[in-house]
Amino acid sequence: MARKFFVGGNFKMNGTLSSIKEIVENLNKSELDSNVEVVVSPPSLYLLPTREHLRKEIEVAAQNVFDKPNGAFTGEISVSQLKDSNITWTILGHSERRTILGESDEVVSTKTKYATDNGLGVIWCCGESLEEREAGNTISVITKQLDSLKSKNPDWSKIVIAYEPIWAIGTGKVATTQQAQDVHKAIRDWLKGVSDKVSDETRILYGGSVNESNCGELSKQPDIDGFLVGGASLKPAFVKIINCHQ
Ligand SMILES: O=C[C@H](O)COP(=O)(O)O
Repeated sequence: MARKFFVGGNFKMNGTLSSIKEIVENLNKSELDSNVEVVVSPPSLYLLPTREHLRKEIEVAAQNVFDKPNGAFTGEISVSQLKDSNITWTILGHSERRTILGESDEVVSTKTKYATDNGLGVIWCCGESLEEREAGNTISVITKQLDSLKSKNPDWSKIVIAYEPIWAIGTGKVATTQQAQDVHKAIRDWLKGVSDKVSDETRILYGGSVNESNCGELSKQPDIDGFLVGGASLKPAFVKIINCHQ
């Protein structure tokens, strides 16, 4: 089956009301490939204004969500609060939350299970460090992350996987098309262990220094179904990445 190409824009902790308004205006006026599913993820403070002003066919994602319905969890945001603002996706397990904020595989997997069970789409991130790659441990690291997720039996139909080699994030050092395809193929093969349907239907995104120059070649790879874009999603060239498939 043909998997719909998917492009996510992760603004991370960047932007102001005026700069994000500019991004929204640029996306609203641009011609976008209707065969591409687009999701943008501003900082939490700007989720609602982004949702209210952005063209409806582009969905909005949080960059994190908690795994309890409500309560005394200072600083956290719940699935129901996101859905209350028509936020339909969240990013989970981003390497910056795993390494800087100490989110374990268990925490990420529990959050993903809770979010998908409660109707939120999840862009679930995985990836290895440069040391792990140089030690030849890339696949074992990602397999461990995937095994943790599988142990929670999430709703795979609500999950998009983002493979983001940590050494390529924000460095300008994009993975080669072969490096990316090799890992995506390994993830696709691992997904067969869940079911053929999950393997066939789950989109696997590449993230890590994607820009308008390298997205075309990467998008031609059989197991690369889209991108999770950081820095370049803050720039007008983000539209070229969305349309790179054309
Ligand atoms: O979530 C996005 C990834 O961390 C990639 O970020 P980047 O495009 O700035 O390298």
